[in-house]
Amino acid sequence: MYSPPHAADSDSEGSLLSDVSASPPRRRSPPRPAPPKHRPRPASTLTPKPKLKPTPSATSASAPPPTLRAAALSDPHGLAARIAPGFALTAASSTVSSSSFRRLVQSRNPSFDPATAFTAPASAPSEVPTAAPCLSPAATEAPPQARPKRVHPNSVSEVPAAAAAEQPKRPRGGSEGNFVRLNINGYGRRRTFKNAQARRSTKCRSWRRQRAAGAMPRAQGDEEGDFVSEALLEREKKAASESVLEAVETVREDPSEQNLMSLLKATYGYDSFREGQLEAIQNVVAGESTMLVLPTGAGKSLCYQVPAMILPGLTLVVSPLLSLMVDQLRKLPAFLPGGLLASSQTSDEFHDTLQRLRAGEIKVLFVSPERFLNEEFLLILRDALPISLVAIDEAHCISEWSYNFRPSYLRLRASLLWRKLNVQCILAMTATATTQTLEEIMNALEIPSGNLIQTSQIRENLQLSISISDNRLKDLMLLLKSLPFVDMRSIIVYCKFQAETDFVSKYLCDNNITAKSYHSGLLMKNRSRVQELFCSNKIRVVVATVAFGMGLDKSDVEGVIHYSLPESLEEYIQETGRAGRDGRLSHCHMLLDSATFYKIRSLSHSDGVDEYAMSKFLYQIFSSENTTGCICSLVRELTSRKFDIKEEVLLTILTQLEIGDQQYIRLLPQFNVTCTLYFHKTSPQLLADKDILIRSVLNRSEMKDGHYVFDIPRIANDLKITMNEVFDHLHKLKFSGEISFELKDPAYCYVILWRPDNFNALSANLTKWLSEVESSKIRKLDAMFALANFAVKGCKRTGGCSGSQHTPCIQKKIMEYFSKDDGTSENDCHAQLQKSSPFLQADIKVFIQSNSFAKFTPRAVARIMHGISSPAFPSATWSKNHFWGRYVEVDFSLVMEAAKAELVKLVGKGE
Ligand SMILES: Nc1ncnc2c1ncn2[C@@H]1O[C@H](COP(=O)(O)OP(=O)(O)OP(=O)(O)O)[C@@H](O)[C@H]1O
Repeated sequence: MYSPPHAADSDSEGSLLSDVSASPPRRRSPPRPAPPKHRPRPASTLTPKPKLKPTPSATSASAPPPTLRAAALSDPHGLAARIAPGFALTAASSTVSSSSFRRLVQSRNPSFDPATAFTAPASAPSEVPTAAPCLSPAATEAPPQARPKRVHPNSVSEVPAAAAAEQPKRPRGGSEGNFVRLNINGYGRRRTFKNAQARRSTKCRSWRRQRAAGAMPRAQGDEEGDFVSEALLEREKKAASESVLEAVETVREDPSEQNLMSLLKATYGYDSFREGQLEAIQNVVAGESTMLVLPTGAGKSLCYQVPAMILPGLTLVVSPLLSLMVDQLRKLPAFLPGGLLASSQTSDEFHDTLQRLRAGEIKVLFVSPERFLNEEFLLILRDALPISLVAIDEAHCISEWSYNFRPSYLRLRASLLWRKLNVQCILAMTATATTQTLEEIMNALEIPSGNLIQTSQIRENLQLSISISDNRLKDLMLLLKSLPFVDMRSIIVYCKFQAETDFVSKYLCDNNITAKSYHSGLLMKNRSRVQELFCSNKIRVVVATVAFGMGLDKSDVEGVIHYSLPESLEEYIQETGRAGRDGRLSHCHMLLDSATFYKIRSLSHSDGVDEYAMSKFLYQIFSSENTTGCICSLVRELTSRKFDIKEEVLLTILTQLEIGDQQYIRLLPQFNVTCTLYFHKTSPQLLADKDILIRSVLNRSEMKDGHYVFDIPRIANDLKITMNEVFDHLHKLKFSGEISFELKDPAYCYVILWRPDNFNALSANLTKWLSEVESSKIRKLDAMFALANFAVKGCKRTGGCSGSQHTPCIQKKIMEYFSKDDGTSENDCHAQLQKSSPFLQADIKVFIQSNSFAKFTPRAVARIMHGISSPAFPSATWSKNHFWGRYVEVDFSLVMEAAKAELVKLVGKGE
């Protein structure tokens, strides 16, 4: 039987890039107040906040030393080598170039004496080392491979190997799904045919698909099943591409509405722009940075694709999810060659994309926000092509007040984009942002307040209903077997937890409803398979977490059912936004139960940090052995357990230290920092005589099972080189057969630029900020619950609401929510939580005494009482405890207070 899931099981974060970012209604749903049209916000609502002012030392420290920079510019291949050393070594000599490495070390250390260099303890380098590479562990360890054959720019091979290998085959003759869209672009890998018949039939299929999608004009008299000659096809293609070129040229000369419409027709076959598109495109083409808020499925992608055709330089698209990038790359029109750079790519793929970028063969480049950590990557980008446009998809991730905040997005500030990349224009896009979130995005990206294009965030073709459920499984079954859902071909059921999706889909299958589960815990290939089956209408129901959503562009999803309460109205809008993208009336139902609300509310406390833990963490970051300017590292898992702070939260804190008012650190890409070295040909001592790096390693290593284990940053600091240069050299030794090595311990790496004068004040500020972020998350959940509660209990069922159907009142509440400053309002959720329990204090006492071996903090005790897993107190161990999750319905802060009182008493007694 299904048991209640725990925090680690939730997909709310797992779905995000660790691995993944319409048409108008035909029939109107019940009447609702008219949505506001493009509504540039008055400047007063978007008061700019003080901008980041890095200290002079910070600025200079973050720039690479001139020598390396010059070398990088004059030797692009060398630069690439530092980005993707595994690949670069294919071209490198396989002999060990110890002398060139020695020269490199000596150039960085003029006083370097190889004979004595490693006898004394390392002193801090006088210069900040250059940025380390963006190098995935896979890339560092991968042996060089033959260059892959060139394939079409937007073909699937452009995506990371893991994803590419697992891309689904395109369904033939499926309905309009993203895979069909892919085919209309003619971007598939070139295929060889065994016979002419096969070739002809494939051509016909492809032709029909293109025609069906309106990408090409239909030939006169051509009926379904007609033979289409290759010559005709070629002529049509040529004519189409000539008309596109012509249309682009005309728009370049005069980007008038009429010319842009002709371009739209010639390129996409669409007859008109949708609301907000034309204005956004004209803004961008005129070089005006723009904030674009359009509903889900409204066609935001078009607003960067059209400018990408017109503008001379590169369009960079920043996207939070790998799967979203892959989908968007595949959907690019044929005349827009695209590429993708993600950390999970092999070095071959990475290098190939860079080559194409340098050769000017890429017009649209998709990148993850994490890429912007890498200074060398930024240099390559800046030098490859002028960047005409940076489009930031799901831009709400920039704001910590959004429902889906991502620390890596925090770095995407105008300061970085304008000044480091000479970007000419920024387009920020989202479907869901409150006023406060918008204000923050626009401030961060320096978008003028007049350049906000915003249409209603409400989709009018969605029928919204909610019902209370005491038995969600039974009610879900009933729902799926009754009208309107029983007649639907495509339905998504959203659950909060991964385990829940598996359990629910199995239950549905057992009851003769074909369903599959989808969540980020599944292998990529299984996820792709489920998506493919769903998009080709081979399965009717997908039971998914939030991981199945953003960017999913299947036009004929007719129903969305929320089995669990969404965490915010933004999430509700995103998820219901998967339905009715073809403009037809579609139905979205929510099953409401308060137990789920309490569970999710508890989990909202899993990111909080106590000031005590924060200050200990800060002392570790700036510990005395971490000298200013040196490369420092924090092994992620160890640090997370040590301070009982989740890894994402550690990264958030580090990012704040980098981008806050004072820049304390510069973050480097994440590396595996512990290296175990095995010697094969020459003895360690003999090799050390010839090789500076090996000598340093021998001085710095611990011996474990006869092998040398060392810390990469420490060696880099000793030699005053970058970690990437250490990896490069190790690779050279490896390819010469001298050594092999293994890497482990993924770590956050950084360089200290400025030590805090007042640790207490800094830790108090950071704790306060995190607690505000936590409260904002809870307020969002409360607002969602209050809305659902109002619909089922408070709504008088007038003005169009009836039975469980509440479209008008839900839409009204959504509009109110998005017009409020922080999107939330006072509601009675807090009042619904139990004030306390007579047994709470006594239970906490028993719990602490019976687990006296553990070092508890009040927060740790409260988490256990709320059933929240944390790094130091994981559910795997603690969920067996009698008290696990027992006080879910008592406000978290009350439980924490009670735990604090009990711990203080124990300390007083000296226990
Ligand atoms: N002017 C237009 N006319 C007709 N169809 C359009 C137009 N613009 C975009 N579309 C289609 O609308 C669909 C949705 O577009 P897109 O994926 O860009 O939406 P989106 O706004 O990014 O949605 P989401 O936020 O949900 O990801 C696509 O299939 C696209 O081809």
